[in-house]
Amino acid sequence: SNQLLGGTGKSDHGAASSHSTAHNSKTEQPQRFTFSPEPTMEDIRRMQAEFTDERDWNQFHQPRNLLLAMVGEVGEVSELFQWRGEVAEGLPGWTESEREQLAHELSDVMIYLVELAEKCRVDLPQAVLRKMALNKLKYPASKVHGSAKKYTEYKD
Ligand SMILES: Nc1ccn([C@H]2C[C@H](O)[C@@H](COP(=O)(O)OP(=O)(O)OP(=O)(O)O)O2)c(=O)n1
Repeated sequence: SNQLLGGTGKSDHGAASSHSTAHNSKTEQPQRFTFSPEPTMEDIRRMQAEFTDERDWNQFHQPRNLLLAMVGEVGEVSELFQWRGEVAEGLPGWTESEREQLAHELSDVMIYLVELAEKCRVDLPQAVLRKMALNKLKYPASKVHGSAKKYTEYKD
């Protein structure tokens, strides 16, 4: 678990402060990475709703269109990884410009996902909690530790 690693007490919100050293020089442990607490999913929903309202774009933002837009943005994320071979955690060797492009494309996916959930009346943060509870039931840590088999392959 990521939370057990590091131990510097410092967190990395992905800002430029961690540019050249993705590892602590003494321990070679991966540096702890966490998100900023804000904006929340509800903040993102509200900001995108304002963006859409101000442009009179709700007429285009039906669920199906938002889904297609989101999948298109997933494709743009894929383009950044295409033909590179395997990419290690932390994206060693990627330029700042490539990292910023990735941040943009992942954000586009997130923005459309949040608006899609809103337009489908899915309370996304609560739905994530419910789904993660189900995942824990389906994949008890004691049973599946270190194995990536799908749940249908376990015969306790
Ligand atoms: N009808 C639209 C068009 C755009 N956006 C917002 C949500 C996305 O965050 C971003 C998507 O903009 P683009 O369609 O211009 O896509 P890109 O920013 O990826 O540009 P490009 O396709 O040129 O890479 O803008 C939106 O909400 N509704």
